[in-house]
Amino acid sequence: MTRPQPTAEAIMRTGMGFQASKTLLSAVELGVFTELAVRPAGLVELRERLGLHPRGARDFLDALVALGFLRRVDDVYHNTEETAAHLDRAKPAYAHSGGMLDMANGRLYRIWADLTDSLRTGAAHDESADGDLDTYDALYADPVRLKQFLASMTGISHAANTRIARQVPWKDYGTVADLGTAQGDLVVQVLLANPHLSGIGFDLPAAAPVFEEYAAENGLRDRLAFVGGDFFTDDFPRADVITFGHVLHNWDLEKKKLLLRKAWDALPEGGAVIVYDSLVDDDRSENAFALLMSLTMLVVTDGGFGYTAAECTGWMAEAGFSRSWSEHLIGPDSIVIGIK
Ligand SMILES: C[S@@+](CC[C@H](N)C(=O)[O-])C[C@H]1O[C@@H](n2cnc3c(N)ncnc32)[C@H](O)[C@@H]1O
Repeated sequence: MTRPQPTAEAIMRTGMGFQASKTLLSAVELGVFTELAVRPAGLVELRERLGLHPRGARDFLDALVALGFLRRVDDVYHNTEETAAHLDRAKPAYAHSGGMLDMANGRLYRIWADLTDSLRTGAAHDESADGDLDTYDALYADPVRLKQFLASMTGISHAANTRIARQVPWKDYGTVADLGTAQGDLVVQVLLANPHLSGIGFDLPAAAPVFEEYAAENGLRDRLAFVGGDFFTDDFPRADVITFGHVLHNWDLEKKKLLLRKAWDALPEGGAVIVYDSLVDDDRSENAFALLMSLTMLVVTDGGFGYTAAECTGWMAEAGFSRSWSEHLIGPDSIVIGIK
């Protein structure tokens, strides 16, 4: 199928898209939407409440109006319905949208500036680039970045997690272990929707306090436990279902296959491995989000890359899974399920 070619205008819009992106990210960082949720305001009052210099304030706020993220009525700025719901730090949904944008602003935006170099050298430009620590140890060395990163994972995964909690036939299983669980939103949503299940979140030990706080907030302390460890060197916890959410894309081919083999070893006969990621479409031409996510893996990890459902079912077959298939979840995300 031939698709319409981008017009000259569309080429420029994408080429200059970083301006709109950074304007929105700075607005979240400065708390524009949080302040306007407290009280709509005119230019002078809002500028003072946000601590902005007069030179850029008006253009900044009016750019947000022109981009559709604010409304201005009789010289008073207001949130839109959507920005009020998702980008006000006092609202629960902030964790799912604003949290991701905080991480994009604090981390990915700068790392992506070195994309050209990563394309030439194959080397990442994340926190591990200047030292001996690996990506996660370097990222988690700072407690503020640790919490921001783990919470942002909830942001990027929450919609898919709530789908998985309903789409998979959980009634057939009693236990689930989520490997690389971060804050634990996948296993939390699965347990909330399926009261007969108990679960384990497995991640590097540094993630424990953030996971445990989230499990407690969701009233799941009695059915959900954290296990700290390294999934490459430690045994996997035993469970009927083992899940990997946005984990396989972080690693090179050998490590992806190792994780699937270890899942097979830890599962009982009939148990299931569930992998989910933004899967690249089989023709590698449609799912731009997934392909861009794969480039994010280039700039933030040592060997990670995105993959297609066909590649993943092939690795599952190699690991010993007797059958496997993929299902679309929501937006760019799909799951691949393998049965032992
Ligand atoms: C990209 S995040 C995905 C988080 C979550 N599953 C989701 O979908 O939002 C990858 C997770 O794997 C964890 N991780 C990385 N290396 C690990 C290791 N060697 N052992 C255990 N967990 C690890 C990280 O701490 C992080 O929480």
